Amino acid sequence: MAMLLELRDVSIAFAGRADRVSLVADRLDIGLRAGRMHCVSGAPGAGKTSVLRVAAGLLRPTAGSVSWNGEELGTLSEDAVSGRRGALLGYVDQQGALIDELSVLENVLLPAVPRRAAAALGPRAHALLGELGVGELAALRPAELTAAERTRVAVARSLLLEPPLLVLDEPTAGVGRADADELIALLLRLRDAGTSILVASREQALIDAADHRSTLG
Ligand SMILES: Nc1ncnc2c1ncn2[C@@H]1O[C@H](COP(=O)(O)OP(=O)(O)OP(=O)(O)O)[C@@H](O)[C@H]1O
Repeated sequence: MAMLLELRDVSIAFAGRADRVSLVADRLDIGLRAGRMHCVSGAPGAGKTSVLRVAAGLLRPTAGSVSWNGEELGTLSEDAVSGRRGALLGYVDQQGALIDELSVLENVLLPAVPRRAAAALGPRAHALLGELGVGELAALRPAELTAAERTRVAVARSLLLEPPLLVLDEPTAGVGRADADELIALLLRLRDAGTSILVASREQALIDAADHRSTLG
């Protein structure tokens, strides 16, 4: 069976200052099956976010290929990649990227808006917030939440449309020890329930908890 996500021989280079090229990933291979967690680690600036963006089809690699369910993204149009991305993955970026003007519940329902499914998915959004331990925060604004709570809300939002793959960029950054441990336990529960997880992190407990790992730099 094809891998849910596969990066093969992926290199990512950016044009740097003074005509220098910086290589942030060098012939990287990642293969992710259902119910597995892969952690990408590395020092600040090593290229973790860039690898996640390439895996999520948001950035084309300089060399190598990315496939989703055996389908190589390089053979698809941008529109086709966008369409498949919506069904394949939920992306939780570094700051959680919640919209301040909306309530927590409205933020969680955002992925349903283009599908005109927000009303129908209201009960699921409430249930997800409850499962993630932030059910009582539904009516608050993101600014009223702690960093760990914002991450939980962003995870709830990424799970709304039941994607098989969750991509998270440093979910425990800026979060205290106890909250970080709870977030890691939460990710392990999601993985054990069958969700595949690609996570960037420098948190040793999360690196250790992953089934597979890549270190950049
Ligand atoms: N679009 C871009 N154009 C040019 N350089 C970029 C671009 N995106 C990232 N970079 C550079 O690539 C390097 C890796 O950045 P990236 O954000 O992927 O690293 P990171 O490991 O996620 O960092 P952090 O731990 O600080 O979040 C950095 O030097 C960054 O400045």
